[in-house]
Amino acid sequence: MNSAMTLATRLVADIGGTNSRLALYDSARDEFRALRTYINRDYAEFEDVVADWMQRLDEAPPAQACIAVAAPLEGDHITMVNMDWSFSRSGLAERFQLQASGWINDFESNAYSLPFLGEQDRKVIYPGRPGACQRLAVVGPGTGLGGATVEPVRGAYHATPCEPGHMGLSPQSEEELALFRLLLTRHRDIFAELLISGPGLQRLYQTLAELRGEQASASSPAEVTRRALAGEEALCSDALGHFCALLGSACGDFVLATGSYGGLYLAGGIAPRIADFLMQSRFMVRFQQKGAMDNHLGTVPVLLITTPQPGLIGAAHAPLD
Ligand SMILES: Nc1ncnc2c1ncn2[C@@H]1O[C@H](COP(=O)(O)OP(=O)(O)OP(=O)(O)O)[C@@H](O)[C@H]1O
Repeated sequence: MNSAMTLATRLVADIGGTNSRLALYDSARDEFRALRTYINRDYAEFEDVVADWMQRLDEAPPAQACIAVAAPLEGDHITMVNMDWSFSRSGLAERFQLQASGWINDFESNAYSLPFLGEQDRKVIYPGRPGACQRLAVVGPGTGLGGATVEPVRGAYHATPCEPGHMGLSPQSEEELALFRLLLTRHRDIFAELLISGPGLQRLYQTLAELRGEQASASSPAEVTRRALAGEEALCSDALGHFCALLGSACGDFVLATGSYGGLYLAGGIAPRIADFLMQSRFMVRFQQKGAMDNHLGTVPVLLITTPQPGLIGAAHAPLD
């Protein structure tokens, strides 16, 4: 081992579809240092990002790394979904002299962060009455709808990546039924992220406009949200209302299907931006409205992750290979 390297620190990275964030996690001090955010398209390869980060580091390079990546993790070779990057895990470890490394997907890293979030990192939407179950779930609408669970197993946390975005979705009101009927003329089936994601919010808004015979002039999900929060356009408020209601239903189903009665956390870029609206919406009603399981779901705490870098917190605490 290179004597200048240290095992007390770990490179933690979160590679998203647009940005990558890299930092040094110091386990002895429970502290993050040297946090840098990179715009992916400015670099030809992920290795160039790591090289730049290492070069700017003004202390001994870490001998360990945990990297969260929004891409399928099968085999040594990783190919990013919406961009030109591909790299080999072993090649990266060799080039940067990493003695141990861990690779997790972006929602696994969110899940690994949950037991370590402080009060300042999250907002309680519903306190619940937590019982003995220690399994926690995270669901996050963003470009898609990701999710994972985490639980203690023989003294260490273990996360399981899941695919809530591809769960089915069912309507619960007359207007939702009409929306679904219209959507089924264009889509083979209605799965959660078709409607519960950034593009999903836009789709809900446009379909609602069509259903009501109105003009849809908001051209992005962020604009739908902006107009809804400002109370500028009823169509936007109603689309966002449907979005929150459907998110509540999907989260309730996810908790039931995974047995994550210890708590449900909302992650991703959209939820913190609509926090107040979400709390006034039918989100919680729909989360708990599950027939014979109503009372049981009433015990499950629901929280919103507000810290901007849960992925790095998760990568700091995830086990290495
Ligand atoms: N204020 C907003 N309201 C609703 N949707 C938004 C808002 N801002 C961005 N979006 C949409 O959210 C989606 C991006 O989600 P998010 O910010 O969670 O990023 P991601 O691509 O999923 O993750 P990463 O940043 O790690 O690459 C896009 O579809 C975008 O149009």
